[in-house]
Amino acid sequence: MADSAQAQKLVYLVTGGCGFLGEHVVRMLLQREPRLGELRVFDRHLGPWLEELKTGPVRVTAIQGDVTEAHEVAAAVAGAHVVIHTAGLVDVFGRASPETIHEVNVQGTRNVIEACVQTGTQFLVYTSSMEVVGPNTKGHPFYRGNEDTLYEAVHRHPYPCSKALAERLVLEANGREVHGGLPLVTCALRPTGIYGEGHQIMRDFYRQGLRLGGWLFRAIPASVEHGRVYVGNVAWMHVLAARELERRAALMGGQVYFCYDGSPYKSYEDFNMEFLGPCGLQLVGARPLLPYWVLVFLAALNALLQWLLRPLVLYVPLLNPYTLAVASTTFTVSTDKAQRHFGYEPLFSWEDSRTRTILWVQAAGSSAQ
Ligand SMILES: NC(=O)C1=CN([C@@H]2O[C@H](COP(=O)(O)OP(=O)(O)OC[C@H]3O[C@@H](n4cnc5c(N)ncnc54)[C@H](O)[C@@H]3O)[C@@H](O)[C@H]2O)C=CC1
Ligand SMILES: C[C@@H](CO)CCC[C@@H](C)[C@H]1CC[C@H]2[C@@H]3[C@H](O)CC4=CC(=O)CC[C@]4(C)[C@H]3CC[C@]12C
Repeated sequence: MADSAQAQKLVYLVTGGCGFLGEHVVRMLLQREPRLGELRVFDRHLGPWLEELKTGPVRVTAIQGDVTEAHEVAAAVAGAHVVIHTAGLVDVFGRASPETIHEVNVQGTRNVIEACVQTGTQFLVYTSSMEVVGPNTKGHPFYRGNEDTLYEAVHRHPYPCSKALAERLVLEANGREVHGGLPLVTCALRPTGIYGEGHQIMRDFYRQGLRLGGWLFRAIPASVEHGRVYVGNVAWMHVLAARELERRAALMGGQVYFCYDGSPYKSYEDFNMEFLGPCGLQLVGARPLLPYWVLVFLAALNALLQWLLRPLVLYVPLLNPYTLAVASTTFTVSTDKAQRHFGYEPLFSWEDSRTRTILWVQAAGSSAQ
């Protein structure tokens, strides 16, 4: 990626490139990265939609692989200029064991870093999460905070623990010498709750509302703000960060950036209604219909049932003590660090993000995807 080789075409690798965010990153790279020569899409489960991308001018290589397998990762990374590591096990519902979550999110990330070092890949962008910071186990609010806001980040749940460990590995790897003698340059992006086309929980809420005759019932007070960011803007931020890492290595290397855009600050449920409302659903109640202690009880009961039933069947309700804590603790960001460091501006306005999401919910809710 030297200046003398302006016309050089670059090889990008996106791990988890067939996931919700990963697909948007892949499509964004193809649309907005003029230096892209080859795009490698690495995922445990490859999506059929990749086929249509193979007919374009950029070489798209689909690689079925597992980030926990070091040799598979090394083979995929070899010869790549930039890695965007977005693969991860996103499980806050108790589907996977804590060991599996750790293996994929922490060991998988370690494998990606080691592969960069061994093969001489110099630029690594990691998809971290707001969960690395909070909400913490004490339920402290994080109100319009930024990357420098002091906050007691204490976790017990395997998902945030794994993301925090993985993020640390990525940041500590900044400056390590890669094969060929150059320094590795890394940064971590921390999205808040991502929404947009492909957001399965949103689709599930829509279908649930349809089953209940068009009604959803408020469980969380409207005053609890939950940070949200549009998937297209998160993808754009990844593409921009990856592009600028070389030019601004000294500034960006080893840094974390919250992902943000113009999405309004609202409670989790009120925010979802921005999309579900125009699709015909209504949120019942200006206040939660059940007292908070009942939700705490139900969440604990769900956790107990999950544990008791585990030998027989996997019981994975949406509500558990962890998801209740996240949904009912204010966590919002207000920052311009990505703008200052690498010129990020959201590509999609709130109006665009909202319209695109509504159209997707309408289509996804009525089809069997
Ligand atoms: N969904 C959200 O609201 C947020 C997500 N994130 C992070 O963004 C990243 C992407 O998340 P989503 O797109 O929402 O999840 P997702 O589950 O849709 O995508 C993850 C992708 O990683 C792949 N993957 C999982 N285990 C793998 C393995 N062992 N080897 C190779 N590929 C594997 C999956 O097949 C999937 O395609 C994750 O790292 C997650 O922690 C961060 C903040 C918020
Ligand atoms: C109490 C229920 C009443 O309607 C609502 C339960 C909603 C929860 C399932 C979600 C509320 C907040 C979500 C999380 C948040 O957006 C932050 C996240 C970041 C990540 O990195 C992964 C996903 C998630 C943990 C996200 C998961 C779903 C919620 C807990």
